[in-house]
Amino acid sequence: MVPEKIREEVERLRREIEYHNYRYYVLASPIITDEEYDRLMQRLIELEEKYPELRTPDSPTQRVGGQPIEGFETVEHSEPMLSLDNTYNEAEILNFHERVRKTVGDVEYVAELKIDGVSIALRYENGLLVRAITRGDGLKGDDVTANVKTVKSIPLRLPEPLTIEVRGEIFMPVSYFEEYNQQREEEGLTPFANPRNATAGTLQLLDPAEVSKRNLDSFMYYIVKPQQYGLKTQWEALEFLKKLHFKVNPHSKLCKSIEEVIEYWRSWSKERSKLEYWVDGVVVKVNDFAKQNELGWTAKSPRWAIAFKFPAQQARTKIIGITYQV
Ligand SMILES: CC(C)(CNC(=O)c1ccc(Oc2ccccc2)cc1)c1ccc2c(N)nc(N)nc2n1
Repeated sequence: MVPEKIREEVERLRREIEYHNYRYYVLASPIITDEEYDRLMQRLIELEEKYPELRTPDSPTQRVGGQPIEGFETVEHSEPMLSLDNTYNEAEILNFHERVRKTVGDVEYVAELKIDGVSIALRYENGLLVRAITRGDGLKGDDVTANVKTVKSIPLRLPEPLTIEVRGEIFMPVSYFEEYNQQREEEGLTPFANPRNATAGTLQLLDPAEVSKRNLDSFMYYIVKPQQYGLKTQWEALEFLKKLHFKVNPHSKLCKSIEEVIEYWRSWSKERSKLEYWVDGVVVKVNDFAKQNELGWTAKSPRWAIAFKFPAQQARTKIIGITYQV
């Protein structure tokens, strides 16, 4: 029997730790020291050890990874995870724009960086993360919930008890990718070709405790059936995702014209090596959901979104610390 006082302390600790998690891994602006955070976590681990029945799925102690699992269950998606058609140059993106204009007239676009990671679907029931599913073949994927719970920027509990499904990308930051590949080479293992493969390989591990050490991060960009939450545009959906404490890429841009989209693409094509993660293009989306629905989708991909790829980058060399005075 757990004394009421202890139950209350555990609940308070859980919310406090998740909030500091959010501040540190999503906002990158902690308000307590690492020592204070560790003390809170130690106290919670101690109480969960003493009263195991208090260890719930949303407990932050889950982030260090539970027991290894046998394998991955295949789960059907609530709606398909569509893929994107590709364009590679300005002429092709103008063709996309003409097709859109012919069907729905003038539109605003949202331009989002296309992160070179692994797509993931996250299902929350009453605010608790209950399922994380890989894209798979678009119609069904692997249940990787135990592994995804160790991704620090993904909330185990939402600030509101919502039942919602959100989708986005899980990726490995470049700085950790290089360090991790170095370590693999020292252990005589083959290094990963790119962070996307390293991320995919990590999510397929059967031991969440190992996954927890791989510094995976996330950006969410999609809400299933967004009109259910009164959202009318992609820009509103991104704002709503932030309000729910998800990590949302800070460089997305609301563009009033296709020229603005092209300017955004040109600029990030040059600036992308400054980012903490690999990007392979820009995703251009018609902003208004009613117009998205008018445009519809093919079996494979939406007619209202397209990937505007960057030129394939020469193998990214590690810039050793040489600074040239210019
Ligand atoms: C636009 C969409 C394809 C997501 N949208 C969907 O997957 C999707 C799925 C069913 C939809 O509607 C249907 C509902 C029921 C049946 C069929 C379609 C609509 C959109 C997509 C794909 C990859 C992206 C990526 N790598 N980065 C960013 N930043 N954005 C991305 N956006």
